[in-house]
Amino acid sequence: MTAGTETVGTKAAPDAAARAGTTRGRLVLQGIHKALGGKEVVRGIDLTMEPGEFLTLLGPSGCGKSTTLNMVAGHLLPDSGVVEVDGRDITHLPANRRAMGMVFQSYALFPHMTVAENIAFGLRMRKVGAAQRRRRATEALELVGLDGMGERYPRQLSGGQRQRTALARALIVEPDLLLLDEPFSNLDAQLRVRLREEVAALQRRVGTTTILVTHDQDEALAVSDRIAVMAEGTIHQLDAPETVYLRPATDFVAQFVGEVNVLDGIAAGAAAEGHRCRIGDTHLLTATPVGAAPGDGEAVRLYVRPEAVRVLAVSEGVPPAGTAARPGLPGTVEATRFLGTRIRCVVATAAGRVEATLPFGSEVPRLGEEVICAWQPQHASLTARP
Ligand SMILES: Nc1ncnc2c1ncn2[C@@H]1O[C@H](COP(=O)(O)OP(=O)(O)OP(=O)(O)O)[C@@H](O)[C@H]1O
Repeated sequence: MTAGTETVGTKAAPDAAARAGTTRGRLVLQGIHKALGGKEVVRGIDLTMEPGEFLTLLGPSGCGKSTTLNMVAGHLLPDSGVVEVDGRDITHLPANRRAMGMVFQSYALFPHMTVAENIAFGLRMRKVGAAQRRRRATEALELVGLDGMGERYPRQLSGGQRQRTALARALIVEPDLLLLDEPFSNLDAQLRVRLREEVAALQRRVGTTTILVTHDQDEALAVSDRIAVMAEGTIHQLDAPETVYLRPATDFVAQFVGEVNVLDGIAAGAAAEGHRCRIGDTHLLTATPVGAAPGDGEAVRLYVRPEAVRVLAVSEGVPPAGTAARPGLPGTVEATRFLGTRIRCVVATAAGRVEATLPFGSEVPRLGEEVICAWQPQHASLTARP
């Protein structure tokens, strides 16, 4: 997609601040641009985070996530734009004078220091006395589930324990913002899932405003209050995980966040439950517009996830009396595949193939059966066709 695309859903998560009674760490990024190696890699980022919010920058490698995070941290200076925390412009403030805690993929622990010394490092830099350092390091060790491991060295820890150490080191200074740059990428799949759940729970307990950078959709969906989906230096959509998943705003978001059915049609007016989209002469589908509602007759694109599609027997999909066009999309079952916990069903329709994922235990439609594909309007998004 292009630069200058209107970002959808820019309002902040309403309940994040209330969660832990947090009042610190309101971040505003305004018109941030940055070129590196002669190429503009961040192209106009606008973003507001409420105190206590957990926001994820999600996107493919090279889309500018880490560059954005590094401008928040103060490791990079934007070419233009403003970084503000709690109403204070910190754009030009050096990194060591910002109250940020950062965790990297590579742990970045000091190998010659014990775990407790690593954790207390930020306090030492701030000239906190030895007794208080020891007490707070012990508390931080407990916070991340490493009680009793303070005297070990990083080499004596597992990957997960090292990352917990890095997290404790970031949190001990009670930062305004916690910045996590792909912190789970070096861990094996099982541990990655466990640690991300722990980090999400810990964040909700301590309430530190947090930004996570990741290219992993599942991770973003699992832990975030909101997700900013990025591509080529811009934010394509900024919304709650459910909204990003069920109502993607652009082709890129739809394809990047999971499997999706893409159907092209013509806008046909608002309905009580959503907006109508006409496919051919006879089929009317309903979906929820993302951004401004399209004008009648405008070319539109509808996105619906396979999980949101229901496959109804024709008798179940009978239109209500008096309806001119039929709701739902009729078609013929072309393939069914048993996937263990789910069943995949492929239906050939006038608008192309529609894939549906049916829950385990569903009645499997027969090959060649005439069916109707339907969904709840709030589970499909309607956008202007690019
Ligand atoms: N110091 C640099 N000099 C030149 N180009 C750079 C520099 N650092 C990053 N880039 C380029 O800027 C673009 C954005 O990089 P960035 O690290 O922000 O992406 P990312 O989305 O975090 O990706 P990844 O997940 O791979 O780190 C990439 O094309 C990268 O090659």
